Amino acid sequence: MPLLPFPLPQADLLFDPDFLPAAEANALLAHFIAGIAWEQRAICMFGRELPQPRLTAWHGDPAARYTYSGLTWEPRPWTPPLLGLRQRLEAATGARFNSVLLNYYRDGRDSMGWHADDEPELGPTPVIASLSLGATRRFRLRPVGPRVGLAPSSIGLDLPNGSLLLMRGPTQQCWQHALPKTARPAGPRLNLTFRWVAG
Ligand SMILES: O=C(O)CCC(=O)C(=O)O
Ligand SMILES: [Fe+2]
Repeated sequence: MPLLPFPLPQADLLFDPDFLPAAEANALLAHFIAGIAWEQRAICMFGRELPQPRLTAWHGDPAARYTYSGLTWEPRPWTPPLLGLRQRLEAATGARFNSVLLNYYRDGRDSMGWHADDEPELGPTPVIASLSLGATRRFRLRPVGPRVGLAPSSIGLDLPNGSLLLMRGPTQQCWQHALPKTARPAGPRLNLTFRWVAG
């Protein structure tokens, strides 16, 4: 399927529920779970150091140093499968990417809290290509700032195996997103966000 617009005001979202065929997505899931040097980083919250509720890894060009939640990341080098995905995402989106953040949600207890990918090194209108592998989890978006009238507090979008969500334009300025925990049984899921980080 092609990337199609996902209607959301003051955002620029494109979605393809099956960017990768299921067999290829499954093979990449197994490859990355076994082959990536996963880390559980600490995050500073309310003045305390807590382990992040997921595993992470950062790969990219040497210049793509990145500060995220107060942590600086030195990229690990590209691997052939990551380079192959980068090339296909660049061809599909017309954007360029010099790095990728990998998140590994081991089960439904792993999660990511509300945030926008608005770090200065991403620039004012970043293009972020978010590829999901493995278990379907619900991604949520909520507007930054006060809620208008009866507008829902957040909207949900299920991200299945092999799906691609492209976030562009004002999305990071006007919306936050999260990957909440779920009480339903959930198998492992990986999310790869390809980004351009200014050196
Ligand atoms: O896991 C996801 O779908 C979202 C990941 C995310 O928001 C991020 O890496 O910044
Ligand atoms: Fe994000």
